Amino acid sequence: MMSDAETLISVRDLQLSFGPKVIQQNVSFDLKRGSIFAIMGGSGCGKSTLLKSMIGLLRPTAGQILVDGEDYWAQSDSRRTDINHRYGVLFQSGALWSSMTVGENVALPLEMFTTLKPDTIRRLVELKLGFVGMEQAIDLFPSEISGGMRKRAGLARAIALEPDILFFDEPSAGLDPITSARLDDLILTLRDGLGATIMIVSHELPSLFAIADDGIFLDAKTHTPIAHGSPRALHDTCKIPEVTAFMNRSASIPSADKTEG
Ligand SMILES: Nc1ncnc2c1ncn2[C@@H]1O[C@H](COP(=O)(O)OP(=O)(O)OP(=O)(O)O)[C@@H](O)[C@H]1O
Repeated sequence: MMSDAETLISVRDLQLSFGPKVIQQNVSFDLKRGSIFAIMGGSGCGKSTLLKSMIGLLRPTAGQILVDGEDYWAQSDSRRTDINHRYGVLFQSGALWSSMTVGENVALPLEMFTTLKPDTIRRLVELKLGFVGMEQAIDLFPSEISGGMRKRAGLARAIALEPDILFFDEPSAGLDPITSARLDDLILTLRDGLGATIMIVSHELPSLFAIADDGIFLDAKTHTPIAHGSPRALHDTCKIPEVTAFMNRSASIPSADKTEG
C-alpha cells in the first residue's frame, strides 16, 4: 500500500458531466510525487475534461481531488487560486498571446504573480527560455516561430513560476518525431532534474512509452476508466480489447471471443 508521502494528488470517485451528460465516472487514481502520469483513451472519452477538472476549469459533479490531502474543489476560490500557483499548464497549441513576443509571454506570469523587478524578470525569462533552448527567440512573435518552438515557449511559460506540478495537454501533437522526442527529453528533465510531478494527456504512443510511469485508460462507451498502469505495462499485458487496440494502433477493436486461425 502506498504511503501518503508518496501521493501528491489523489483522485477519488470523480464524476465529470456536462449538464445531464456524464462524461466519466468512478475515476480514482493516485498521482505519485515525481512521476509522469498519462491520461489515455480514444477521442472524446474525456481526457481533456478530466484535465480541466484537475486545474480548476471544470467542477466535478461528484468525488474529490485531494492535493496534498486538501480537497481542491471544497476550497474557496481564493484558496484554489493559491493551489493553482503550484501548477504549470501547457495547452495543445502552446497558447501564446500573439500580440506579445516570446519573452513577454514567458514574463507574463512573473509580472502577474510576483513583485520581482523588470531586470530580474528579464533574467528569469532568459533562464527559462535557455532551459527549452529558445534564448534566441526571446524577441520574436509567436507567428515568427515554428509549432515546435511555440510548444517549447509554452513550456518555458508553464515553468516560469517554478511549479511543482505540471499538466500537459497533447504536448507532442502535430510535431515531427524528432521535435517530439526533444520535448520528451525536456519533460523527463523536468521530472528528473527538478523533481516535478507531471500529468500528461497524449495519443502519441512513442512518447507515452518513453516517459510515462503510470496512467489510466478512459473508455468512452462505459464512461469509466477500464485500465490502470504504465503505457508500457498496458501494451505488454492488458487484454482488454479497447486498450489493446489503442496500444497497438489497431484500427479495429478485436472481438473478445474471436478465435484464431
Ligand atoms: N463544454 C462542453 N459541453 C458539452 N460537452 C462537452 C464540452 N466539452 C467537451 N464535451 C464533450 O465531452 C466529451 C469528452 O470531451 P474531451 O474533450 O474531454 O475528450 P478527449 O478525450 O480529450 O478527446 P480528444 O482526444 O478528441 O481531444 C466529448 O463527448 C465532448 O463532446
